[in-house]
Amino acid sequence: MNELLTPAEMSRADRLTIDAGTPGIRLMERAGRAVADATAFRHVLGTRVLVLCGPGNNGGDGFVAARILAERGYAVRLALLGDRSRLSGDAALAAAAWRGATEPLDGDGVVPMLAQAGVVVDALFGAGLARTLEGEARRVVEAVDRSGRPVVAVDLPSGIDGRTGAVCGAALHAQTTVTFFRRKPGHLLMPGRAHCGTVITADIGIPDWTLREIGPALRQNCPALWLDRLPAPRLGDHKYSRGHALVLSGPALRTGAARLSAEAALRAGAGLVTLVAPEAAAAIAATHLTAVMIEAFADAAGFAALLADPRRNAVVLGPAAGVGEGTRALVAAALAGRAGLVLDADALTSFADAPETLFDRVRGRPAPVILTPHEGEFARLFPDLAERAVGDRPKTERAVAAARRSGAIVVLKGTDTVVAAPDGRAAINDNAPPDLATAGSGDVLAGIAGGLLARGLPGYEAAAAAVWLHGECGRRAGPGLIAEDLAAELKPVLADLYRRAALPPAEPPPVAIRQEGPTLPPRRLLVGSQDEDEPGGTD
Ligand SMILES: NC(=O)C1=CN([C@@H]2O[C@H](COP(=O)(O)OP(=O)(O)OC[C@H]3O[C@@H](n4cnc5c(N)ncnc54)[C@H](O)[C@@H]3O)[C@@H](O)[C@H]2O)[C@@H](O)CC1
Ligand SMILES: [K+]
Repeated sequence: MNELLTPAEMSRADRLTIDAGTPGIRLMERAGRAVADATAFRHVLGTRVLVLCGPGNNGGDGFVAARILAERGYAVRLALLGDRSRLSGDAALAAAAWRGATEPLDGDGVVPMLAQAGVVVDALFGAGLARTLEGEARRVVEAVDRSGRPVVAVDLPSGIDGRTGAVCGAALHAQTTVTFFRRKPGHLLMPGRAHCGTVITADIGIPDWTLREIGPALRQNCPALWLDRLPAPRLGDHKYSRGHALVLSGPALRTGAARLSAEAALRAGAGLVTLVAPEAAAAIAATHLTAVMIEAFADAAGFAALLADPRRNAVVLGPAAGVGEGTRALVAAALAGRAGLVLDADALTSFADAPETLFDRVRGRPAPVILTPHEGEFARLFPDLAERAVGDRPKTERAVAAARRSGAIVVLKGTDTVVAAPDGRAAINDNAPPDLATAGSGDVLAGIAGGLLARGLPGYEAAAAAVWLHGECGRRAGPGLIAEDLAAELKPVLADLYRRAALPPAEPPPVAIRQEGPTLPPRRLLVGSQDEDEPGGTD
């Protein structure tokens, strides 16, 4: 269920289902019913409903939802953008089955309609949004947003690009978004995610086999992607069998970042963690660390000697390491060895002038390398793929292009962190609370990734698991958290995961609608029922 479908892939899923014998109007009927259910769940009978329909099939879903809500006794007003005679296909069938008035929709006329409405169903544009909103369409969207009325969005909040999450000129903010079959990248990527509210994914009868035909590359980051690679500690394990991570410390007054990483690596399950530090820094770190060991080195050759033991199978470099030739030499020494690497912060910025010299050493290396840049560091290594350089190219594509170029797993951090592999796999993370935007948070993430590499996870799985665990730790630590709080939260988070992994696979839920997000209590949504009447029935 963690596949994400671009609008083009979703349209293919629709087409495959229709070609296999399910009429399009039946899919639309179920889609509209799911929207009606979600609206009725939140808004009691007596609430005045304003349904705003666009010229395509998103509008068709709106006509169905309007009809079903009216049948249930809601006072429903419906307004259509554009000429009714230009509706075609399933949308025309759905419109023909709507018995109420169809009012014209424009930026001025919608204002008094909004004043009377208790809830707005946004069926203006969904997967078919093809260009920047202008003219009346834009004025309507802006008027709805200004009104502050609660919005139930059909498929996507109008104005959000389902592939990229971008705002196309203007976009609504929904309280609830009802999408179909699988979520779209635009529900998870920013700023789209901030426009969606609670996302409900409704089953409209598209079979799972369509996914095999489509082969979507994008996933939501969740334990199903990597949990089988992260087994609970077993009887007979000893500390050496759980791996040994090394974490490079910065100079004497900058040891904190590496200490955060080292403790996180240990909590993530590495059997041993050693902080490796210049002499003066080692003495300072020693006053803070207990379970984490410490070793000092004098220069790059001394550092390389510390890596020679093959049991030292993971290295974290970068947090507060310092930018320049010294760090470059240490990174080169680590890349020459056989351990898995996490390169973060200063280890990335140190290669800003010559990123190819880094990538040349990464490509073809048998052990994994994980790069963990935020957008600023990413722009230094991949200036042509930076956010401001690429127009509407989504974060997922930028991260995959960077992974292919560098040969590394790329963790492009942010509210919507993307983990990408050189083979094209990519996952979008959506469990990180904004509280994680705090000093040292990235050091903890790098440490978790290093700890998981030490445990033997492959690079992509280690990176994706680290990002998800980091997010969960942030959620548990809650508002007011500081980076020091995070690693200890790995204990309950891992305990939950191991418990979950030990359980037999869950039965499918008894309802046909799944919801993501915090606001609605589970299980009370109405089921997309089997007795759809099909207006203008084509079968
Ligand atoms: N059989 C299907 O394909 C199904 C489709 N479904 C619904 O259909 C939607 C997709 O339908 P469509 O492909 O018709 O696309 P939409 O209905 O999202 O939008 C397409 C229409 O909007 C116009 N348009 C696009 N961008 C515009 C802009 N910036 N300004 C003004 N007009 C613009 C296009 O010219 C076209 O008329 C989904 O989001 C979903 O809600 C669901 O009913 C499930 C089944
Ligand atoms: K919409």
